[in-house]
Amino acid sequence: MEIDFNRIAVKVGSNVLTRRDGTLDVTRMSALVDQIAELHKAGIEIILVSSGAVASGRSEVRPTKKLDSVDQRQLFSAVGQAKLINRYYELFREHGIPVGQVLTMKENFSTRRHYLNQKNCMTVMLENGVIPIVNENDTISVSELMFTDNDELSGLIASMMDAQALIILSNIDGIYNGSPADPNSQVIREIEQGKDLSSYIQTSKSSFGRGGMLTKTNIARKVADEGITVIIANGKRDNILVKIMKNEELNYTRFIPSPEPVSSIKKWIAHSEGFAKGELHINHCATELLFSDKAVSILPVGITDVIGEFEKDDIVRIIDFGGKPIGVGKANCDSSQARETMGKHGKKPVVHYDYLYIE
Ligand SMILES: Nc1ncnc2c1ncn2[C@@H]1O[C@H](COP(=O)(O)OP(=O)(O)O)[C@@H](O)[C@H]1O
Ligand SMILES: N[C@@H](CCC(=O)OP(=O)(O)O)C(=O)O
Repeated sequence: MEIDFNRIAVKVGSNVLTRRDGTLDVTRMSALVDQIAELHKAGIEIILVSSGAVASGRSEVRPTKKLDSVDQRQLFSAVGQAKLINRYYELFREHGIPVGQVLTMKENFSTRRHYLNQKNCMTVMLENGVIPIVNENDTISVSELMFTDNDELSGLIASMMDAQALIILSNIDGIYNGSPADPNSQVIREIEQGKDLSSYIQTSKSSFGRGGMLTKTNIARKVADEGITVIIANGKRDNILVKIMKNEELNYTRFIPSPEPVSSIKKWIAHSEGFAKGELHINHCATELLFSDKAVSILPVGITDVIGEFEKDDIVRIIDFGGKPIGVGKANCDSSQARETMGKHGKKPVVHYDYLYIE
């Protein structure tokens, strides 16, 4: 087998794992497990991010009264996750491979400490030959606490675990340069950095999916910018994972990764925008410097405004002179100290370069 990667994250979408009637497609699961087992035996460390809890629970219970969408999700995921992980456990056991369940939620990525605890948990699993099977803890993460979908979660996991590749399996061959229903549309095979795909993506999503192709694309770009190869491929195609790893000629979309590796802490910061407690507005000169090749920190002299209340080490959003968010960073002081020194020369950085991620 031609292997370029030692560690990969594989995300399996709800639609890959469920039949049209919403029941769990055990034949498909089994085929995917066989492929993952083959890669595992070839020495590749794999983290599996699997959807399917809600979809597989839906067919198991008949609610006695009409439930709202939150109750439905909680009920179906509680029942469905047990069924899902049980199936995986049995299927991997046939290959002699132990698996472990990791249920997580957005909040668990918000502090560096929680982040590192999770990372440690999965690292120790991989070191012991255990395949982590990750899903969102749908029973308690509701509304604004939720990930957009498991694509977002898989991006965070791939980044956190320093995976070399993230393979997102959906029910479609890749990103088409038009409507996937149009016979003239073709799968875009490679996507370079900075390419705008918005005109290609339809807002439709598959029947059991949550986010759609737009979130998949946004996450894929962000992760690829961190130096991780991202592939969007069809999980319903035979032996797809093994074929991708063998570099076989296939229809799928590959996001070309940035050649410059991003440090572990910067990766965490890059995905932390949603937890930002405040904003640092910077002037024209500071904006230009941030986009130059130089490694620059955010100094008080370049700051024109400090919005919100934050503590030292909180995440803050960086806003350019035109009001556009351009990145995120970890604050080196609290908001009142930042206000005190704002506009002054010769003061310590408010965000040090090592803790700054510019998009
Ligand atoms: N340009 C495009 N290329 C491919 N798929 C697209 C495009 N625009 C919209 N889609 C839709 O995105 C869907 C996949 O996203 P999603 O429903 O979130 O899947 P999953 O559940 O696997 O995460 C496809 O089934 C397709 O209907
Ligand atoms: N955590 C949910 C996943 C929902 C979801 O986002 O699915 P997907 O559209 O496949 O990324 C479940 O297991 O049902």
